[in-house]
Amino acid sequence: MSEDNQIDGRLDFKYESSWEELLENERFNRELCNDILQPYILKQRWYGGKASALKYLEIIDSFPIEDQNDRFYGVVLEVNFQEAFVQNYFLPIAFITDQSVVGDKIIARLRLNGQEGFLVDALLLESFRKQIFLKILEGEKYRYKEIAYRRGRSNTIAGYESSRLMGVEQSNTSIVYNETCILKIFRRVYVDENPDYEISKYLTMKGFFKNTPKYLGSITLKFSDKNVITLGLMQELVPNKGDAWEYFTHYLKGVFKELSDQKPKLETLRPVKYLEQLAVTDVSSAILAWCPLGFFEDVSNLAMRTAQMHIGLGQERINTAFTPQPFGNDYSVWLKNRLIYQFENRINLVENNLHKLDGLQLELANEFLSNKKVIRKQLLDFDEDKLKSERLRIHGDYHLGQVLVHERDFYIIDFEGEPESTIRDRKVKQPPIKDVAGMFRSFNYAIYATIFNNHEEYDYELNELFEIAEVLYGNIVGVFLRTYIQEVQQANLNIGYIKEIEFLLQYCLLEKAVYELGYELNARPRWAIIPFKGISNILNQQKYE
Ligand SMILES: Nc1ncnc2c1ncn2[C@@H]1O[C@H](COP(=O)(O)OP(=O)(O)O)[C@@H](O)[C@H]1O
Ligand SMILES: O=P(O)(O)O[C@H]1O[C@H](CO)[C@@H](O[C@H]2O[C@H](CO)[C@@H](O)[C@H](O)[C@H]2O)[C@H](O)[C@H]1O
Repeated sequence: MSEDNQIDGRLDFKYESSWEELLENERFNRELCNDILQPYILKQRWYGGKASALKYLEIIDSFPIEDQNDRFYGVVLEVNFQEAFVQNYFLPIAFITDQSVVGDKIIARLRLNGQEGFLVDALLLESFRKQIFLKILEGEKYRYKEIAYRRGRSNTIAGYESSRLMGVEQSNTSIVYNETCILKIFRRVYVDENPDYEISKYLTMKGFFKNTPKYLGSITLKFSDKNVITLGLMQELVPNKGDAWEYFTHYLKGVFKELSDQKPKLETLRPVKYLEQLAVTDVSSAILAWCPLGFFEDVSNLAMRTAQMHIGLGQERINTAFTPQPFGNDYSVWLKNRLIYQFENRINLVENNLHKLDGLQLELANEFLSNKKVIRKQLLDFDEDKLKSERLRIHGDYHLGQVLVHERDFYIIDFEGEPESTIRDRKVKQPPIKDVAGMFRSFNYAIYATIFNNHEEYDYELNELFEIAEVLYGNIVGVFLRTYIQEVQQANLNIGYIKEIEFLLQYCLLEKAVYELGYELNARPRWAIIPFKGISNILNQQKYE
C-alpha cells in the first residue's frame, strides 16, 4: 500500500471509475483484497479466522444487487491461511457520500471520478435492507436468477415497515424486519446449501415441527452449474425472554443458594443410578426441598420438544437428504477417523497449554492425559454391527444456548452444526442421541458454571458441591431421558433398545466433551475446567456402572 492511500490515518483510494463500473477496475479489485479488506475483516466479529495466520485474500465472486434506485455489490471472499486451508465470507458493499448514516463504521474512503465518498458494509443501510426484503417478498420473480430470492409458503408478510440490525452476540449478522421476522445474513459461507436453511425449511414445510421459528424465505447465490451458496435465511421472530442457558443458569443460581441456606446432609441426597430414567414425580423430596418441581417440569418439556424435533427430522421417506439410514461400516470409518483426528488435536492442545494451568485445572488436565489410551480405545470401540437403530439429520450443535424461552416453552434455533466441522461433515446423518448428549453436557455446564462462578457464596466445600452437582445432574438426565424416550418411541422413531441408547449416549457424551475441550482451550481457556471435569466424571461413572 502506498503512503498516498493514507489520509488522516484512514484508508483513502482514488479511481477513475464510477461506482457502476468499479468492479471492472482491476486495480480496485486488487487493492480491495490486499489493502482494504484484509485489515477490515480481521476486526469483524463475524471473522472466524482469528486463531490462524491469513496468507492472502481473493474475491471468488461479485455481483450487483440493485433496484431502480440503488446499486450495491455482493462480494464472496476466499481467505487463504498459512496453515493451508481456506474460508469463504460474504460481504455486501455500498458507496455512500453522507457519512452521518454510518458514523465511524466505514471500510475505506473512496474518490470515484473525483467524487468523495465511503465504502461501507451495505447491511448498515436501510435502503439495502429494504431492497433485499422486498425481493424476498416478490420471490417468484427472482426464482431462476443468479441470486435467487425465495419466499416461503408460510410467509404472509404484506409489506415493508421497518428494519434494524439485531445487534446481538452472534457469528452472522441478523436483521429484524417489521419487528416480526428476522433475516440472517450468513457471513461465513459455504459452497453448498447451509444446513440452517435446509433444516429450518424442512421442519416448517414437511416436519411440521412447531417449536422452531417458521421458515419464511431465503437468498441463494448460484455459484456454478451444480453449486449454490446460501446467503440469507428469513424466519419468524420468536418473542422471547432470552435463551435456555440464561434461563437455567439463573434458575440454578437460586437453587444452589436455597441448598446452601438449608444445608441438608449430603447422605440424604441419594445419587441416581447412571442413566436411570425418572418421571418428574420420581424426583426425591430431599431434592425437591431446594430444587423446585417446576425446574424438572421444564427439563421434561425441553426433552419433549427435542423428541418432537427428531420425529420431524426422522419421518422422511423420499427426500434422500433427510431419509433415516442404518449404521454401516462407511459411517464407522468416517466417525472414527474424524474423532481420532480431533482427539489427537486435543491432546496436543492440552500438552501445549499445560504450563498455563494450575490448581484443579492442572490436576484434571494431567488426569485427562493419563487417560488418553482409555479414551482413544473408547472412541475406536464404535461397532456398527451391534446397532439396529437409524441415524438421521440432527441439530448437530445442540445446547441450551440454541433454545429460546417463551412463555415457559422452548423454541429450537440455529441448525448450522458444529463450527469446527466441514460443511459436508455437518450433513452426515447421525444418531439423534448425539443431540441428547449435547443437551446433557449443556446442563452439566450450567451446573458447574454456577458452582465455579459462585462457590464462595455457598456454605459447602468444593468437593461437596461436586457431589451435589452429580446428584442434580443425574436427576436432570433421568427426567429428560424418560420423557424423550417415551415420546420418540410412541412416534416409532427407531432409536434402538435401551442398551443401544445407553451405548450411544456414553459414546456421544465423551465425543462432545472432547470437542468442548478444544472449543474452550481456543476460545475461553478459563472454561476448560468444565469439560475436563466432565471427561473425568464420564470415565469414572462408566467404571462403576
Ligand atoms: N427466530 C428468532 N427469533 C428471535 N430471536 C432470534 C431468532 N433467531 C435468532 N435469534 C436471536 O439471535 C441470536 C443469534 O442467533 P443464531 O441463529 O444463533 O445466530 P448465529 O448463527 O449468527 O450465531 C440468538 O441467540 C437469539 O437471541
Ligand atoms: O457458537 P455456537 O453456539 O455454535 O456453539 C459453540 O459455542 C458454544 C458456547 O457459546 C459452545 O457451547 C459450550 O458452552 C455452552 C455454555 O456457554 C454450553 O451450554 C455447551 O454445552 C458447551 O458445549 C459450543 O460447544 C460451540 O460449538
